[in-house]
Amino acid sequence: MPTPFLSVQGLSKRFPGPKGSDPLTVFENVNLGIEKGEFVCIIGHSGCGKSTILNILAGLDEPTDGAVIMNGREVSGPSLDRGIVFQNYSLLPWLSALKNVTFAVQARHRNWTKKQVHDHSIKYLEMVGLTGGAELRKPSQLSGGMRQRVSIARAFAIQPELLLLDEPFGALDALTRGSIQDELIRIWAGSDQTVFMITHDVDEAILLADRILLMTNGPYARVAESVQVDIERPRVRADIIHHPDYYDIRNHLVEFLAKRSRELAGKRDEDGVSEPNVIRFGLNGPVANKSNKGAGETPARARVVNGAD
Ligand SMILES: Nc1ncnc2c1ncn2[C@@H]1O[C@H](COP(=O)(O)OP(=O)(O)OP(=O)(O)O)[C@@H](O)[C@H]1O
Repeated sequence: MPTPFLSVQGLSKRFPGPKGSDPLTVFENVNLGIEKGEFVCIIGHSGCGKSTILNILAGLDEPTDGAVIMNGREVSGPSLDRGIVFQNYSLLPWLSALKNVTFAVQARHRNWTKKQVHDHSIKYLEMVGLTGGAELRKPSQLSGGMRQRVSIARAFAIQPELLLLDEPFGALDALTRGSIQDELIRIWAGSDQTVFMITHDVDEAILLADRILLMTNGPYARVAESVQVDIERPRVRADIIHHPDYYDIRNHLVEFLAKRSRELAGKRDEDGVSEPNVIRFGLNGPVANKSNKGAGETPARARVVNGAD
C-alpha cells in the first residue's frame, strides 16, 4: 500500500514525573495515516494527549518513540509547510492584523516584492471578511472572533501543505463560530490542503470532517477509532441534521466519549494492531473494518445523549 501523505508511526510520548516519580506515558504506539487533502478532526477527553500529538505533527515537540513522516520526510522542527492556529490566536500584539499576515507571508516568500506580499495578504484577509479598515487595527483593538480570523488568514496565507488547528473556535460565541467554520471550509475546499483539527464539539466535527479520530482516556491513551463521515459536501449546517446518517454518527461519537473512552482506557487493541478501527455508517448502520467491532455497541438510531465532555 502506498504511504499516505502524513504517516504517524509508533508514536509515544512520556513526560518525566515530578521529583523522580514514575514518568507519565500520555500515549503509546499511535499509528495512523492521513491522505492529502483530507480534513481530519480528533476528539477525546481533556488530557488524553491531543495537543501533544498536534505539537509533534507541527514539529514543536518531539515524540519519545516513533516518527511522523510527511511527504516521505521525517518531521523534525517547525516548518512553513505546516501552519498552526491555536485557540488563543497567538498574534504579535504590536503589529496590525495586516502586518501579522504580511510578516508570515514575507517569511514564506522571501523573493516577493512588497506589493506581492501585501496583495496576497489582503486576499486572505478578505477571504475571512477582515477588511474595510479592520486590517489596520492591532489585535487588542479587535474582537475575539476577528482575532481568530486573522490567525486563520495568516495560517492559510502561507499556503501550508498541512494546517494544524488546536480548538480554533473554542473561545468564540456560537454565531461567530458558525461563520468562521463556514469560511474555513470554503478556503479549505478551494485548496489541496490537509487539515488536522482538535475539537471538543461533536457537531462541529461532523460538519467539517471527512474523518473523526477518537482517542481513549489517558494515560496510555490511543486512537481507538476512525469514524468516516460520508455525508456529501457542501454541508449546510441547517440541513445536515436531516441526513439519515447524522444522528447515528453523532450518537456513536457521544457514546464513545461518555462510555467507551473510559472503558478502553489503557487497553491495547484486541488484535494488537494499535491502528484505529475504521467505522463507516450507511443505510444499515455502522460497519467496522475489523471483525465488525463496534457495530453492536452503537446506541439505537436517533437516540441523542447530551452532555458528554
Ligand atoms: N510539558 C509537559 N510536562 C509534563 N506533562 C505534560 C506536559 N505537557 C502536557 N503534559 C501532560 O500530558 C497530558 C496530555 O496533555 P495534552 O495537552 O496533550 O492533552 P489534551 O488532550 O490536548 O487536553 P485538552 O483537551 O485539555 O487540551 C496531560 O496529562 C498533561 O498534563
